[in-house]
Amino acid sequence: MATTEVSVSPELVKDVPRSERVPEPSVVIIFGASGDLTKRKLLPALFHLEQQGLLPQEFAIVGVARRDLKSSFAPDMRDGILKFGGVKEGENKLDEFIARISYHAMEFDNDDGYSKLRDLLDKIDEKHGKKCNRLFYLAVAPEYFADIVNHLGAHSMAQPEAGHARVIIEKPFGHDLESARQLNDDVNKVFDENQIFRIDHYLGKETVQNILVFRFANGIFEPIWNRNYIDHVQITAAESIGIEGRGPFYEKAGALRDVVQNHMMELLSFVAMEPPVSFEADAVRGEKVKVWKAIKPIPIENTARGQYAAGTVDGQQVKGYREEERVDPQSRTETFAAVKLEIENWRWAGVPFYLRAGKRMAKRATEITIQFKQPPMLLFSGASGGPCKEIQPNIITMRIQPDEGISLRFGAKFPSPDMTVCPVVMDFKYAGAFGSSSANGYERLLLDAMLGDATLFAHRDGVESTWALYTPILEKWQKTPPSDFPNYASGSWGPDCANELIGRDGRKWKKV
Ligand SMILES: NC(=O)C1=CN([C@@H]2O[C@H](COP(=O)(O)OP(=O)(O)OC[C@H]3O[C@@H](n4cnc5c(N)ncnc54)[C@H](OP(=O)(O)O)[C@@H]3O)[C@@H](O)[C@H]2O)C=CC1
Ligand SMILES: O=C1O[C@H](COP(=O)(O)O)[C@@H](O)[C@H](O)[C@H]1O
Repeated sequence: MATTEVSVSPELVKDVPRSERVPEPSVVIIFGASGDLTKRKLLPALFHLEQQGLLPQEFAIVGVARRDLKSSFAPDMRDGILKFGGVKEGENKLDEFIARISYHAMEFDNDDGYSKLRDLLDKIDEKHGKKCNRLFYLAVAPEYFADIVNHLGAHSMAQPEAGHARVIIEKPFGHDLESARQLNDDVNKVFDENQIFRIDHYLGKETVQNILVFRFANGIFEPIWNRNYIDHVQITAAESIGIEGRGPFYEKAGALRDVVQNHMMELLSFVAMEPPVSFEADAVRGEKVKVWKAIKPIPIENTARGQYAAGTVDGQQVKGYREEERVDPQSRTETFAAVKLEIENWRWAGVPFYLRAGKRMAKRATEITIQFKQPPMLLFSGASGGPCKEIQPNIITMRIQPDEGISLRFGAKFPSPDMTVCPVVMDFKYAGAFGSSSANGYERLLLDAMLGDATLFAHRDGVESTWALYTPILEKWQKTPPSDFPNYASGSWGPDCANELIGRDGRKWKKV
């Protein structure tokens, strides 16, 4: 298929400052500081903010975890920034940034640990000569969320006399509707809703925010963004990686809880929501919740699940899920999930949304495809043939990652004496147009949380409404364990049942 790339003149974007939003003096306190997330994502993201001059002069990071890491913590984080942050040794500001890091060892249930943490934070304020805002980041297993929040409240760290206290809570936010409600109640007892930042890093991705820009800043797309023109929507979140040593976590989670209930529902809400009156947190979050609440209860036959067997991914032989470390050899946990959703509102009635997510798929690709209805083809009957077998519908594809961009497929006349229509593609690529885009959402979200901007964070209503949709499915899956697991080979596109799910409607998953 012929492709034309859409580009932006480099002069246009060369010296554009990325942002001028610098937070007030702040301390970021990371619980779970010796963990995977902190090293791979959080510290590199904070350093990128430092490099862009987006951190305040008075800024510090306090890592909190169980092990007594003493002086090895800061050097370890330095290694992480070099390894995972795409940063080179000797890069400007690196040592200055590392000097802002300190470490506090404690058990999460130890009162004395919290008293000492408060003393440490007071000392940091003294050093800076002012009360700094405090951002507590809970990068810990979900069972600790409520306990840590309680202790912060009991030790007067939720409401310091001056400066703001805010808390970022990692996903998964609960494991079903009831536990999400309970967690919301627990956290709301200590922090006000405007202090709580429930993070979903997909919302920090440039390409995800660009869905709103694409829809609402361009006059040509929004008028056709509805049931009159759109045939159906597909959202794919395919990962080539497996569970990466996170056996105990994944055994309890599975694909539906891990990515569908949160990341994929966020993507869906941006595709389907009505224009908000502004980009203020309440306006955006309110429109998202309306979409989720308009989704019809999902019948079990509109779902499919799978688990990967051994296979070949990127030329490497990999083991099956049941052979992974710390996974039950008889595990029934799904590593793939697909659903068909129907949004019962004026814009979307009758337009199915098909979602699929899986680990150990043929390649890593998160994409949204909007397939349009075809016009009457009377004029072209018998006109296709030649190099193009049949006339294809228009498709807009939003590539969330990798190779971030957006493409539009349309029909063009194939040069010949006949009226032959061939599909061609106009393609916008972030990398070509703007230089590389920051695909790691944590950078933007950490900055927003320090600024107190909750637009890109989940609200209490939001998490509860997505759990309300998926809890009945999880319960039914639990009651009827799959008899065919593992049912897809690593390196494939998932189980047959997912093809049957979309095939029943006479459609196919789009090749990504
Ligand atoms: N890793 C990832 O890519 C992603 C993770 N998340 C979420 O982020 C959170 C953290 O994940 P991850 O970093 O992978 O987890 P890890 O298991 O790698 O890290 C857990 C951290 O918690 C600390 N810890 C555990 N128990 C205690 C305790 N009783 N007292 C004090 N410290 C304790 C550990 O300290 P010590 O080492 O000293 O034992 C460690 O620092 C989870 O909620 C996860 O779902 C979300 C998206 C992606
Ligand atoms: O939250 C999670 O997300 C990652 C995928 O994130 P991405 O930014 O790499 O797309 C997923 O691998 C992990 O299982 C899940 O917990």
